[in-house]
Amino acid sequence: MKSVDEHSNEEEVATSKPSSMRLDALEIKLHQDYLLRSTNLTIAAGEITVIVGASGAGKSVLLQTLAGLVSRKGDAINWSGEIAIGSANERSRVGIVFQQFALFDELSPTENVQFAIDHRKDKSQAPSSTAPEWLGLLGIPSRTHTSSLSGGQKQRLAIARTLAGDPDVVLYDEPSSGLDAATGREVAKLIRQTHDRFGRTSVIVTHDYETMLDIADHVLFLDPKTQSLVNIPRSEFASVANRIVSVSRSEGVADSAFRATQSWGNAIRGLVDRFLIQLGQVTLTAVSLPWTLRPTFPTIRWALRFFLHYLRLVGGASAWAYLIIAGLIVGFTTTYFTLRFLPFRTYTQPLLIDELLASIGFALYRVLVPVLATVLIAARCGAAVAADVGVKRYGGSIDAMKTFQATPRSYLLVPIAAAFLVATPVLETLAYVFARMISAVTFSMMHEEIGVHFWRQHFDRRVVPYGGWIPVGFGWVTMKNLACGVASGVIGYYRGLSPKQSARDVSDAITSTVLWSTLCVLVIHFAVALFEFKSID
Ligand SMILES: Nc1ncnc2c1ncn2[C@@H]1O[C@H](COP(=O)(O)OP(=O)(O)OP(=O)(O)O)[C@@H](O)[C@H]1O
Repeated sequence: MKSVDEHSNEEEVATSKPSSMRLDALEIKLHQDYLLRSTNLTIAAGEITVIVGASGAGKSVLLQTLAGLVSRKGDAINWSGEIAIGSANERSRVGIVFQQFALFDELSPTENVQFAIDHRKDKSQAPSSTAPEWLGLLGIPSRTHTSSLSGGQKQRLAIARTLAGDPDVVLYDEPSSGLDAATGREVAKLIRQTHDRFGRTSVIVTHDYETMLDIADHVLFLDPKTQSLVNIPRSEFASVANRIVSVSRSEGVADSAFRATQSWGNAIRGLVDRFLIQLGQVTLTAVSLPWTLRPTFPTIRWALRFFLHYLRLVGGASAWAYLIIAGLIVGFTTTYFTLRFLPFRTYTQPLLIDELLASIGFALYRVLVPVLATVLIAARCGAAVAADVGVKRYGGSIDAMKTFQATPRSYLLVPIAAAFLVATPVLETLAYVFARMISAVTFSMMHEEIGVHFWRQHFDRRVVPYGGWIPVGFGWVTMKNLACGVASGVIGYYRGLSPKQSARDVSDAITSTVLWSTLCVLVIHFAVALFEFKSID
């Protein structure tokens, strides 16, 4: 396939008729401050509109609102009015090339584009190009890992991925930010070339007006004084530089919001509110899980891809090492210290040893290993999930998924819950197998004269009586494992998914996941124990 540069000299090969974007009474507020007052305008179909404005004017918020990524009533930002694309009865799609690219790092460059192709707007139509063709077209290496691509290559991949999703409108967020002047001009040229080749409606927000004005068909100035989008005619493009003055946004709002959190009463109320909201979210998720679990993946391949990613994260090699060591510690300590510190050992041991072994076997199987294993899984695996989802949230990949109509619940929460459902019982069983093994070894070393056969006969007596196969209480143990695993996954997911403004927010999400998920696991064990052991003599 020819590169975009070669195509630029040929006739246009736009695949479908471009759509305009209409803003009706669009109004955006940051707390009580207007970023944009009631705005009615149409963004021209098939042309490049550049929205310029000073740093802090609200360009990125506007772009995210146009992309459908901002809820109407958010904590800080809310908006009203309508954003319409094309004719009213058409299904429309907005693609966005994010400032930080928001690529899916765990996928290869080819898979990044394949994801977009598989989630393209109209799946009844054959895709215009294959993933390798897209990479060839934009000059992106296919064998380099996505996270190892250069800044320019990531930018190209982000553009290829957005276009491969077949959007009606392509939004570019500060495409030249962080690039030197020459590379910025190259990016601008690339946008113009891909725009001419694919004929979409393009909107670029930037404060780098010098680079982007060259490729603009229209320029809108986001005026922070009037909070409106002012159309700048071509003859006045040169005046843009004079209009851009840095915005110092209403400190009053930020300050009062900040001060509000400083009084103890408000801080405690805020904490309780947050706790209740999170509790509500977790409960709602648990109740709606069967509905969420319905398959929404376009192909089984993506369901498997995400499931395997989380299965590796939750049940990977380091988790095995953790659980094996935990099993060895708890198996050894319960066996050795119970027998070693028996009061009047010489007299009592011959009388009690068989009962003691049965109790150790029972306690390890029904309580000690399940509690220890699920607490460790909650801490290690919950934290791993919170980190994974948190980085996706902070890096913008979750927003990128949403632009392909891939909802985080289906693509992250379901695979996470499934991974915990599979991995928790396996890891807990692993810990139990090693606890059991070390108990046998410890007993044999302490009582060579009695032998391991005696140990086996009594250790399993309360767990698998009468030589049966299924342990008594298997249902309870499995239920506790599954409940603790899913709760840890859900907590990790929600903590990771909460808004992230900085890397510190990601680390806070990891810490709070460890706290909440271990606490939740202990509560589950306590609550289940009230019923589980009611009828045991
Ligand atoms: N999620 C958010 N929560 C609270 N405030 C926000 C949020 N996102 C943006 N803001 C605030 O909204 C204002 C506009 O931010 P925005 O990022 O849109 O500016 P911008 O014009 O894109 O600036 P720049 O060119 O520097 O990126 C800023 O004061 C910013 O602090």
